[in-house]
Amino acid sequence: MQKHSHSDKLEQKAKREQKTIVLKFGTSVLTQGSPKLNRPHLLNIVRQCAQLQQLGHRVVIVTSGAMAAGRHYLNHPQLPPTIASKQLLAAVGQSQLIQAWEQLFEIYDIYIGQMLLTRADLEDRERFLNARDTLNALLDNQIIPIINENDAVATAEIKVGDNDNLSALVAILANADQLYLLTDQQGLFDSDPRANPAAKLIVQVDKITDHIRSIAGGSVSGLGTGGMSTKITAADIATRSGIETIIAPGSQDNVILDLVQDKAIGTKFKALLSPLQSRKQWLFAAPSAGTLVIDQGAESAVLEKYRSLLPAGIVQIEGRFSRGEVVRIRTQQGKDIAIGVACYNSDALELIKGKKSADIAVTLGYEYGAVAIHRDDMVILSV
Ligand SMILES: Nc1ncnc2c1ncn2[C@@H]1O[C@H](COP(=O)(O)OP(=O)(O)O)[C@@H](O)[C@H]1O
Ligand SMILES: N[C@@H](CCC(=O)OP(=O)(O)O)C(=O)O
Repeated sequence: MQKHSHSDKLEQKAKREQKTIVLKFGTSVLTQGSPKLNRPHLLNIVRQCAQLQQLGHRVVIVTSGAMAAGRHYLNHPQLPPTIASKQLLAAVGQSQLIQAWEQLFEIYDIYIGQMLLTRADLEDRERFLNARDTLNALLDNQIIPIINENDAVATAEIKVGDNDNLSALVAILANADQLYLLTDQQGLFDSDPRANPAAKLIVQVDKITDHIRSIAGGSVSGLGTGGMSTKITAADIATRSGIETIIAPGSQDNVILDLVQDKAIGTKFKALLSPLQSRKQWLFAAPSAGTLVIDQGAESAVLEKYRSLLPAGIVQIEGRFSRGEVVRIRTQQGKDIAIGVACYNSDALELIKGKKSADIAVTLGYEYGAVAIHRDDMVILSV
């Protein structure tokens, strides 16, 4: 249906050289099984992340541990077993947690940026784009995003609920190549190794079957949320989006540096399709909410140079749509050449069409960046 263009190949090549990696650290790793954050181990992780950045990779951290840190900081208070108590611990602990990351990254002259997300931020298309813009702005400036669920305010309805699933959604947000779920076990075993010392490590999972789901149990340490079971759901979400996922031992020496060199550690879940295929699948499945008619210059920028579509090249807007909805890109001869996600709603595009990107902010009084449709959110239709 769609052609595999030269630009697709260029994009894939660039991706291989510079990976975007989401690293998820469970409470079990960050505390090393103790009741408090283990700063020497955090430093170990930070050293490896600094090295990944030196190698040109884009690093995103999803960190658990806020509740454990809060409980320790408040000296293990007796609290009623309510959601409000957990939120209290998270509110206190998150500040402890982020301070620890900040101080340790400072040793390597690396800035960090905190992002606290909920399911609502990731499911709504507009909020998704806003969160993605922030994440990309941090990464473009070599600032490491440190992400956790916004436990202090999130209610059950809008929560992801566990950081394994959160990290899979973050990996999609970051358009990541790989997701590492770092935990207190070597990987996924054929039964819980805490209960069965003879359990065997599964080195690779090509497809997540009901059998795989059935061998993944919960967390018994009292530290983690979800155990292996949520890691399997996370791997399922990520691999369906073209993101290879590895469950690996977060306390093993140099584990992160070894994983990035593709050493065989832990349990690898192969991506079911390429990120590009996944994006195409998603865009083709989404209903089209409108059409942008573009001029000749924009047509050649989109088709031949695989550039983003700028407002300057838009001559007409058809339909009413919100930021984040999928629209068609049409030539003045009436030919649909691409589809993509609109960065601005139709009313805003009506005002900025034909204008230079530098004029967006003055025209609208705000801006969501220079482009009308980003190339990462666009697929070319076969012509
Ligand atoms: N099949 C399995 N293989 C490995 N670990 C398992 C399995 N089933 C259950 N587990 C449990 O999952 C735990 C890891 O999950 P969890 O405690 O939530 O850690 P984290 O804080 O890293 O998310 C392990 O300590 C282990 O007891
Ligand atoms: N958001 C929570 C962690 C939730 C969670 O999934 O924990 P874990 O299973 O240790 O990764 C916190 O910061 O305490």
